[in-house]
Amino acid sequence: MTSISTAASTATAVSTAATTTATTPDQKAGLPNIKILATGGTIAGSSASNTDVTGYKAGALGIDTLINAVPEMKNIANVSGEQIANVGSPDVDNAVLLKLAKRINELLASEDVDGVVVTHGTDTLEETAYFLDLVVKSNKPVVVVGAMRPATAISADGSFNLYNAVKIAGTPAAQGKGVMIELNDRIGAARYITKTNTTGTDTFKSTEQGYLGVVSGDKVYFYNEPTRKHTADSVFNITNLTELPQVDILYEYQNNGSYLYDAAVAAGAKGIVVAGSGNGSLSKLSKAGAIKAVASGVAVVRSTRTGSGVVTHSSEDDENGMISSDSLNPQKARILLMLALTQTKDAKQIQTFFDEY
Ligand SMILES: NC(=O)C[C@H](N)C(=O)O
Repeated sequence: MTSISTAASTATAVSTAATTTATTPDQKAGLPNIKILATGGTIAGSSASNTDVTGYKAGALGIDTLINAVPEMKNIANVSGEQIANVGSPDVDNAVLLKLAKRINELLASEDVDGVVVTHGTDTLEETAYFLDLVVKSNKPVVVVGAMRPATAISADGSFNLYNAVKIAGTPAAQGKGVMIELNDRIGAARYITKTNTTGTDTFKSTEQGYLGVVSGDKVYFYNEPTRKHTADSVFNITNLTELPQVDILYEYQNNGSYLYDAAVAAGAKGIVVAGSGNGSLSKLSKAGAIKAVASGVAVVRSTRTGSGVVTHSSEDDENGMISSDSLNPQKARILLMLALTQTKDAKQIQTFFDEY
C-alpha cells in the first residue's frame, strides 16, 4: 500500500461545480465502475508530523491524492473521482448535502456507474449518510467512508477504509441495503450507526440494531438488512430543492428555561429537535417553551441525549402536538425533520415518517 503524499493540495471550501478527475483511461471490462465523491475530513487530512492525530488539517488533500494512494483499488474496480467539497465535516452544511445528493442521483441514474463511495469527515458523517439514505433514488450501493487518523499518520486508517468501501460498493449483494457506512472493517446502515468516541478508530457503533456486515479477508459478508424505509422506497425528493427548512437542536439539562425555544423560533426555525433527558423527558419550563413553539407553527420532536434507545410516543405528545423520534438520535432526527417539513407541517403526518423511516 502506497502511503499518501504529504504534499497537500490546497484546501478549498465547497467547490461550485463537481469536476471529474483521476479517471482511469484503461477501464477494465468485468470490473464494477465506482465513482468516489470527496468532501474532505480526516481521510483527506494532512500534518507535517506522522504522529499527529489531533492537530492536523482536515480536508487538505484532493481526490486525486486519495485515489493515487490506493492503486490496489484498480484491481477490484474502475475508479474515478470528483471533488464535491474539501472541508472538515462540521462545515458540511445543507448546501453541500443537496449538491452531493443531486450528483449521486445523477451518477446512479447512468448505466455507466455501478456504485458510489463518499469520502467524508467522521464528525457529522452519520448525518450526511442518513440524509443520503432518505433521498438517493437508487438501489445501487452508496458507501460513506472516513478515517480517524489523517492520511499522513503512522498506521493511518483511511487507505484501507477507502479500499474496503470501494469493494463493498462493487459487491452485488450490497444493492438495496440503503446507504452504508464503512470504517474499521464494519458495515453499518446509515439509519443505525453513530459516532461514539472522539478519537478511537472503532468509533462507529450501533446498539440494538447491530451492523449489516463486515469486510474480512478479501470478502464482504452481509448478515442483516435495514428494516426502515430508505433510498428507492423513500418519499423524499430533493430534485427541485435549493434549500432545506431550518431545524435547530436544543439540549435538555437541569435548571433550563424556555428562552432557547423562543430564540430558535425568532431566528426562523421551522422545526426544533430536543435532546431530552432519558426517554425524551423535558422540564416544566422546557415543555412550556416547546408547547409555545408548536402553537406558533413550529414542529417539535422529542429525541434523547442518552445516546441509545427508543423515545416512546405518549398520549401527552398527541395532546401537545409533539412528535417522538423513535430511535433516531437528535442529529439524525434533525435530518428527517428537515425532509418531513418539505412535505407537511402536520405533526401526525410527521410522526408517521418517524415511525417508518
Ligand atoms: N475523523 C474526522 O474525520 C474528524 C474531522 N474533524 C471531520 O469530521 O472532518
